[in-house]
Amino acid sequence: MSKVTVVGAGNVGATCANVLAFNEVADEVVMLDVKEGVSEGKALDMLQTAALLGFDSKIVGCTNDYAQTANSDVVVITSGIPRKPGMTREELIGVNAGIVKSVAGNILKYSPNAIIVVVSNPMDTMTYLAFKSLGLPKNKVIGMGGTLDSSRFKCYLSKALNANPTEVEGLVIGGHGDTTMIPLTRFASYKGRPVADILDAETLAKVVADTMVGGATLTGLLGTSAWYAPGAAAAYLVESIIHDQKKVIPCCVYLEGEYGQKDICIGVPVLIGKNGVEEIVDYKLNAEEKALFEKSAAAVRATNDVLKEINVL
Ligand SMILES: NC(=O)C1=CN([C@@H]2O[C@H](COP(=O)(O)OP(=O)(O)OC[C@H]3O[C@@H](n4cnc5c(N)ncnc54)[C@H](O)[C@@H]3O)[C@@H](O)[C@H]2O)C=CC1
Ligand SMILES: O=C([O-])CC(=O)C(=O)O
Repeated sequence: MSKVTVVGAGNVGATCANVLAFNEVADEVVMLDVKEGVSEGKALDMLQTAALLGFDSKIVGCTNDYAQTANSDVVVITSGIPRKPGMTREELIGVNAGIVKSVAGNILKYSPNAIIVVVSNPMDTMTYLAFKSLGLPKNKVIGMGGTLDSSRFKCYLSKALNANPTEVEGLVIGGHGDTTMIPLTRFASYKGRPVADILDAETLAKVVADTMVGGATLTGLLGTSAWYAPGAAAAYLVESIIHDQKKVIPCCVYLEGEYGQKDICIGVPVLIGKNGVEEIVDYKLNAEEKALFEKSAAAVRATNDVLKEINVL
């Protein structure tokens, strides 16, 4: 019996739960929210698609009742406010830090063995907060950002190449911020060919720029931040854990010297399996990529410092 809880049944959480159930990733999917009746309603609505779509995962919704989340294998934290057009993710820290810290503590009481996937923004800092405040081993706390950013990178690459996104490889490391993301163009390929051999430098630079502000672009269009790709990206990560797929996925994890960084959670390529973080994969970065990574880490650290200023860490 596998069980996944999604905390926050808003746009991202409900989409994630829906993808998990539809793909039968877990036997049971629990959604928990503070808004009375919302999780219950969304769970029932999703269950009423089962006969149409043909899945048999159990879906449960509850209002702040952590007992229902007991013994989850994986818990996805999406609770917190999203940004509005013109805002950065970092501006959400004041509200979301308190929410993430209290939710993570409640989760641990009922699911002491769970692997925690943090989605709430600013995600790198919320992952660091969850890791530091829960005291779990570092393989058990994973931030979801690079998974989504890499999918957006592949989307923009596929548009430039006029190709199918599933035939494009590409990964984004670094922080999950408008200026901290690092789409690794040198490692991106289409049908095994480096994309730099196919696209001109100007086109590739635009793909990188569009990827970095991918979330901001959608926030401008939607009036709130995106949810289809974020929810699917979180579910993709959960699937690699639950089904022990051992996919290499860019994720935000605690580093102790890897990629030249210590005491920080930031995006790097990670082998994800039933134990959560099973290996931090060492892509050999060149000098330019290393410099970008250092700059990105410095920016994430500056946001982490705010946790102390606001007394949540
Ligand atoms: N890491 C990533 O790649 C992404 C992160 N996000 C972030 O995910 C978060 C959620 O975004 P949306 O789903 O669009 O927001 P939303 O507003 O649609 O949903 C958030 C939900 O959290 C609930 N909530 C608030 N406090 C709670 C608590 N203490 N316990 C349980 N539930 C609580 C709210 O009632 C609401 O239903 C935001 O912080 C957003 O910035 C969004 C997209 C991608
Ligand atoms: O843009 C945002 O604020 C939400 C998010 O992290 C994303 O969609 O990448």
